[in-house]
Amino acid sequence: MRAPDAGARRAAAERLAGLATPSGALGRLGETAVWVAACQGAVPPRPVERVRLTIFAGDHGVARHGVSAYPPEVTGAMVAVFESGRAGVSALAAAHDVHVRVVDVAVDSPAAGPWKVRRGSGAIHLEDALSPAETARALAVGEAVAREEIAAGADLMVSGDMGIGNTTPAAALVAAGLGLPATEVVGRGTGVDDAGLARKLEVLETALRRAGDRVADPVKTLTALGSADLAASTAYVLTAARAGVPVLLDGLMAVACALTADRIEPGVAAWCAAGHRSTEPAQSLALDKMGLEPLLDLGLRLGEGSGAVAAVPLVRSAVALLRDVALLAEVLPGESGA
Ligand SMILES: O=C(O)c1ccc[n+]([C@@H]2O[C@H](COP(=O)([O-])O)[C@@H](O)[C@H]2O)c1
Ligand SMILES: Cc1cc2nc[nH]c2cc1C
Repeated sequence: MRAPDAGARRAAAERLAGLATPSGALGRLGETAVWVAACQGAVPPRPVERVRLTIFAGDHGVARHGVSAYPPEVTGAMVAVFESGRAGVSALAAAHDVHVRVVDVAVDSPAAGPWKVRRGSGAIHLEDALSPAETARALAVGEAVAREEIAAGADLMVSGDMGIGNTTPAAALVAAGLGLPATEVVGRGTGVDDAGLARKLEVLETALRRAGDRVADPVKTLTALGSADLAASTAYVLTAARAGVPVLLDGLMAVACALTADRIEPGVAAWCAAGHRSTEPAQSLALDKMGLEPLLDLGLRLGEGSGAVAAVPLVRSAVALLRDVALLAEVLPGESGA
């Protein structure tokens, strides 16, 4: 994995230090602008115009086992809402000029489609999520979708998710990637009560036990503990990073997949920024491991890519600052900064 451009990073940091602002005054916005410049290999960075979100949708066998506050039928219903442009993320995307696309990888509906791998993924405490061949197909789907987004000219890519029950396999991916027990990664997802949380913990513990030492291998982890939509999302971020297109991460599912992609090919994390902090503990743990600090912390737990899309104006603001602010040396000749 090629790293973002170190020379551009240095030059961008130098330009940031020379702006007509007190040293360090732009805080995280300054750091974000430097990250964009390094990813683009351009100083000042180009405006981040074309932001493209892909929502990977799929159902999860565990959703029939009391781990979610909502029934699995919501997944397919929400796919239709994304298509009608009236979901939570649709409103944010419209406000911030983000292109949205939804890909049905594994919704449990008879709807066929070019990206459908199967109808729902396996209940991970009872069986593998996928066969190895399905994992390979799902990875190929994520790669193909990402290639289309890159060909469409994406300056910044975002992955979103829709799938009742998906916080259980996503937490399992984080447990596997970080070598943590279920107790540390489990969260309330859509808002399960204490009984639901206890069931979810049991499902996670059983699933991790069932996967055994396969957790040491990221692709085998996707087969045993993931799902078709999470595998596709993993390949999407991996493909973006390989192509040198920066990725803005959303909540638990996007981050669990980025972590898995970084395990498949170390160095993916350098192409990622964190849009927001989810309420899910596993998301924060995975972000820490990847060395990423979220731009927003709003208590969001919607998914769909919403937290990342909400952070897009901050990325654009960061780039505008590094592009458009005068240098202190221009306004105060002889002054090179502190
Ligand atoms: O993005 C997050 O961190 C996040 C946290 C909690 C819930 N969600 C969304 O809620 C659904 C999964 O929650 P659950 O309780 O059914 O596992 C799925 O459609 C996600 O997009 C998303
Ligand atoms: C209504 C609804 C919308 C969602 N969007 C992402 N996850 C979701 C879960 C539910 C239940």
